[in-house]
Amino acid sequence: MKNPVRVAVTGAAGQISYSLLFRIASGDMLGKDQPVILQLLEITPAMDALRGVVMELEDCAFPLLAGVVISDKPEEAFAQADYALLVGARPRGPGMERKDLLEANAAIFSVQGKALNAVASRQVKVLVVGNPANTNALIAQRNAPDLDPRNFTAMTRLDHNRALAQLAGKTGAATTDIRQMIIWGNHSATQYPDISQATVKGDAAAALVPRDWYETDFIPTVQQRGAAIIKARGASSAASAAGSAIDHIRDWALGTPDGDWVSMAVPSDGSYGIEKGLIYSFPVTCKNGDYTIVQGLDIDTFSRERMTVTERELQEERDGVAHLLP
Ligand SMILES: NC(=O)c1ccc[n+]([C@@H]2O[C@H](COP(=O)([O-])OP(=O)(O)OC[C@H]3O[C@@H](n4cnc5c(N)ncnc54)[C@H](O)[C@@H]3O)[C@@H](O)[C@H]2O)c1
Ligand SMILES: O=C(O)C[C@H](O)C(=O)O
Repeated sequence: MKNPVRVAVTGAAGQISYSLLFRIASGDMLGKDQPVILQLLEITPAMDALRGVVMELEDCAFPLLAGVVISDKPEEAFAQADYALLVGARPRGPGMERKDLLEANAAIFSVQGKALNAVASRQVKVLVVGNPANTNALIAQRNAPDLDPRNFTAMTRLDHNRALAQLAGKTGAATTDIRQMIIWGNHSATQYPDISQATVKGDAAAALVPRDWYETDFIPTVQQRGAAIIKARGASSAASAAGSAIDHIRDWALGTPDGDWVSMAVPSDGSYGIEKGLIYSFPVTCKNGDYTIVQGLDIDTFSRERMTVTERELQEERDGVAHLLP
């Protein structure tokens, strides 16, 4: 049996965590041979609710669950953490844009970045789910100067999976028939879901669907899917967000399949002309616990315009939280 790894999760009594924690503990994220210790962070008023979640975790008798720690102090929850899933933040309600959350949530990620810097494993892999996820990841990263800045990522896998589902529905294919989908940029309504490289059963996706559907239906549907779920459910996506967080960490830790890639928001290294340092979603392959931005893709004018719009939004968000970026 492998040694247990430490997985810290914030917002552990919230909606997303109510799905996420049970899937981590069952081995869906790190493999069926990898024991885990869950280190759960909540705000003080939610600690009773969190105790109830822990009772349910115990009652599942998961063979891989090697321990559970709960705390309302980031320095305790992040101690020696190998993975940190930063979920805890206020979700948006009906009619709100993600940028409305910037002020409300940014301070949380400054505090948590400092705590990770102080006590987490030096190799900790960080996934930010709490919105606005890309800019929150930037805030956490910049407040953790002793950790590898490349290990701070944000979640656009949900958008990637949404794009797979929409294209599969339109073409009558299975999501597993589709390769090389891309989400560029911000996890927001400016994101650019790009099918120009995608294939369905080996055929170019762009040739299988009408251009008009792609531009006026597919792109806005994927961009607005979070809002559509909030309108329908009265609460933001939870089980699907948890599923995508599992997918993001699993592929980062265990690797992407040959011949395919996934979308992750990672610190830009200047690839495709995107400003260095922004946490921007790119197509990436993963191997040996590391990711590599896919290089050499052709970018046409249509794509470039959309990649720039979402880059500008990230620059504006970053400038809006300059006081939290040491
Ligand atoms: N990136 C994505 O694709 C994606 C998808 C869905 C939701 N989200 C975002 O994820 C976040 C969580 O969503 P949810 O539905 O679970 O919300 P929720 O309100 O059900 O749960 C959030 C939890 O975080 C806790 N929390 C707040 N501040 C905290 C802090 N400083 N430290 C620790 N915990 C704290 C709250 O007490 C609450 O229990 C929201 O910001 C939401 O917008 C992101
Ligand atoms: O859209 C939201 O605010 C929630 C989440 O980010 C989503 O995409 O479902």
